[in-house]
Amino acid sequence: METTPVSEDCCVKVAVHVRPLIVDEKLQGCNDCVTVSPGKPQVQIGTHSFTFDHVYGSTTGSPASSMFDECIVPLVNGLFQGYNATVLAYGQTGSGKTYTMGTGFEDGCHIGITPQVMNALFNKIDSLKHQIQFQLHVSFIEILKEEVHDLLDPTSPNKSDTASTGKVHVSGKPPIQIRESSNGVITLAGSTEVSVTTLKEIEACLEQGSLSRATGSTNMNNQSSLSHAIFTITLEQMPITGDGSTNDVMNEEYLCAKLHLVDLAGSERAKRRVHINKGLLALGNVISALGDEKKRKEGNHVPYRDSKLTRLLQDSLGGNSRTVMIACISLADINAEETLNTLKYANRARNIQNKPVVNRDPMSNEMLKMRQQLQYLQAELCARGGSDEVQVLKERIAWLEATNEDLCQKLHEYRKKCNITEQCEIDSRNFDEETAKEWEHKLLQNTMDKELHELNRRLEEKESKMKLFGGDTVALKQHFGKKIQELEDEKRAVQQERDRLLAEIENLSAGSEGQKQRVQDIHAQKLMSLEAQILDFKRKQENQVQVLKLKHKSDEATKRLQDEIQFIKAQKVQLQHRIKQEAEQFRQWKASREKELLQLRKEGRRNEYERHKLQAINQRQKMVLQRKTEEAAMATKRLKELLEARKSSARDNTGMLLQTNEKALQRWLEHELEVMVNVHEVRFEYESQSQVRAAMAEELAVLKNRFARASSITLNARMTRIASLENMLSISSDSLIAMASQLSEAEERERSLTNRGRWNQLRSMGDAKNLLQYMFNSLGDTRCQLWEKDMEIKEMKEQLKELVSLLRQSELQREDVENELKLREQAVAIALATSPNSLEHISDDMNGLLSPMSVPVRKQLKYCPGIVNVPVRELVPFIDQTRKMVPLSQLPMKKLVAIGRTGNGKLWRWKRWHNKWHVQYKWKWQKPWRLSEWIRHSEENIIKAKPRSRSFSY
Ligand SMILES: Nc1ncnc2c1ncn2[C@@H]1O[C@H](COP(=O)(O)OP(=O)(O)OP(=O)(O)O)[C@@H](O)[C@H]1O
Repeated sequence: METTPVSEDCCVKVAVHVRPLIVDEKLQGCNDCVTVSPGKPQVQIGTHSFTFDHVYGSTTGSPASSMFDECIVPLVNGLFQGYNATVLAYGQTGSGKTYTMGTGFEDGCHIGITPQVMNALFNKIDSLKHQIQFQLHVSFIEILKEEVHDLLDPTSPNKSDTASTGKVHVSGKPPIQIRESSNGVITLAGSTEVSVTTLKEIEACLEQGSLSRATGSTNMNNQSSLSHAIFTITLEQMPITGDGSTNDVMNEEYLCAKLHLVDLAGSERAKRRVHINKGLLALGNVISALGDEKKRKEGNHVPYRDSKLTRLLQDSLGGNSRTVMIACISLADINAEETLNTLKYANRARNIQNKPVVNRDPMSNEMLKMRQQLQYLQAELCARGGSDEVQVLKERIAWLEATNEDLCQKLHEYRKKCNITEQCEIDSRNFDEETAKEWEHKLLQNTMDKELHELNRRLEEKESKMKLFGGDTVALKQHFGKKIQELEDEKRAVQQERDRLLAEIENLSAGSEGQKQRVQDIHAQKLMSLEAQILDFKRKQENQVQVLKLKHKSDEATKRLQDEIQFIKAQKVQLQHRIKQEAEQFRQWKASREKELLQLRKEGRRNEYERHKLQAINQRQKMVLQRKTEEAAMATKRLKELLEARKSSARDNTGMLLQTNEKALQRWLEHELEVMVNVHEVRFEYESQSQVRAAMAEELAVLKNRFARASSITLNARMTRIASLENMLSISSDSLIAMASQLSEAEERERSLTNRGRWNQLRSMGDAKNLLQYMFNSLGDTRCQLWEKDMEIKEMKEQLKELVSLLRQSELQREDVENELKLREQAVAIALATSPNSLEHISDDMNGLLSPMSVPVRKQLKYCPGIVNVPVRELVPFIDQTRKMVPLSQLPMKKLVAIGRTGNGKLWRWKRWHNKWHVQYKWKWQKPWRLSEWIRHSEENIIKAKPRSRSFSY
């Protein structure tokens, strides 16, 4: 098989895939550290700016969905023309390589490049199967620690076995050998090549391989980030002749092309992981070596590890294939350094020139070349036709995405505001509730008062009516009865008078006519007046009867009125009861509310205290962070200066190096060492800043977590803390990005020095010897200083040990003394309660126990700073000269009783501290003991003191 080079070399295409912040990073409060220029394949990080072939992801980059069409489809099409192709995913761990490549293919998930490639391949094969016969093979290998493993090894346990046993897969096969043929071609001996005819079969291979990789990774501590995975698809094609057979004899247009889909190991700081990741180092070397192609052409020597593995990877990158590198990066500021490194590598990879070749029979070369040219021209034509429209659409998308981002930002701010307002509402809700309750109570009381007032008014009205009606109704009745009776009597008397007169008139017949007539007239007159009287009486009587009837009616009305009055009175009682009840309820509510308020006020005070405390913490942390950031900035600035000084001195002239003298070489060495130390310092600052940042982010996540909102911290305090943390995170973020930038520069410089040779400027053996002597001297000095420091540290450790043991002893002793004191106090209390005379026995038991003199003297520290070890003279103001040290056992019992508790309720006790005895006082209710007096003691006191009844054990 011959290969035909295409007319032009083509560079490795580099597409950057920006991964959005994942949940974990959001929880950590990460910020974006990368910006993508809208509509341009440009990426900015810190002060660095890079241009690539494509940039996908982020809000302003091209949508990731177009990556396949723009970058991979041309490679797939190239396969059918016989061009090898390679797609590499490069980037730090977790930056999305597996996601992008889709080599983590599981459960039929079709995200990523590999599944899409498989789909596109089979679609194309389907459309061409009547003209061309195809054969497809796949292999899937993993490169780990310079060993190549076969992920499609048929002897490995199947998926269900692995899942059920959970055991580490140990393949029956040894790792695959990397071989170099006599013509220098690197091959893998014995990797499994599976022949596939359907989409399902190829998918199964990908799934099996991914599963083997994942299983190994789970069982062997996340190896996926340490290993490269290469999924290779080999496409063989042979045209079908008119009679339906393949053109075997002529082999005219037999083509064979390979597509390597490479998911590289995590790129982070390859140097540090050299022992585990030589493969990546090799790749790094390949990239830098090939990336320095121009320099190589200019005559600079570009050494790189010429291992077979390097060559294998080099074949993928700088060989005869069309190569697309997807450089995966994370937006998160915590990954700034690695992101910058990835971008630098990726930028360098763009310089790699490949020579894609078609693997086919030379006979058909010319014909196909022409066909290809035609196709190319056609494609060109098509592309030109649509390019304006595409450009317009792209611009529109960019504009829409920018607008969207703007709106998202506004929404975020609005939500923030809403959050604050919501909290204010909650605060005022309590107040509102209270006011509403009081208002409701007042309203109810008012209504009930009005009701009562109305009842009273009605009652009064009824009662006054009642008065009107009734007065004394019985008396009235009697009065009328009597009146009627009197009228009756009078009527009767008048009737009797009339009867008597009538009788007299009849009797008059015996008398003279004249006399009779006169008497008759008189009697007639009398009779008339009597008749008139009788009539009058009758009328009066009738009137009286009428009045009596009325009276009866009024009695009924009175009765009704009385009932009404009773009813109103009952209502009034009920209402009064209700008013009382309601007032009592309100009073109780008010009391509990006041209690609550008191509590709240207490809490408020606590909150206020907490707020102050938090403010202080915030302030302090901010200051610490500021100091740390300033230190970091200083170190970073210094590093920058050093690196720049070196660059300019290197640029200035190499001539100066030629005339190097001893002093210049020494200065150079000092500078190199300073750079090294400075890099170390910046890295140290970077790592400690990262830790601080992580801790702050964690706290922020906890504070923002809605489940934690019911915590003891108040809303305001939480908001303040969140704001402060966000502020500090942003400061920290900027500082990290600045440091990452310089570290990346330093690393690059270091790599270039390693490649070019650090010692190239030593021109003679004399130079070397001089420099070696200088180095020997300065190393000697440094070692001596180190030895001195070591001694100092040792001595300080000894002192610390002594202090710790003393502390332990004194704590034990304190406990012991306290226990004994307690026992004594109990005994004294019991004795006092039973009989005062029994105190004497107790006094005997107290011998020496509480005496400070009975405790052995502690060893005096050699170097012990502080007040305790100052000369006694200086302690005079503290010492009560009048107080004499008397062993407690020699004190009379009455005094002894008074010892523990003074008359005014003060308590006191002995306390041994730093080889001195002290008296401590406190009020009975006070928590801590206060040291208020220093008591002197001397060796003689100790000797004089009685032996202790029991010894302390330390
Ligand atoms: N473009 C993306 N959009 C959304 N999520 C992504 C994207 N890229 C990666 N992720 C998510 O980020 C996480 C890490 O991605 P992935 O495992 O692909 O990283 P990696 O670079 O392959 O890591 P490693 O080197 O450890 O294998 C995964 O949870 C993945 O789903």
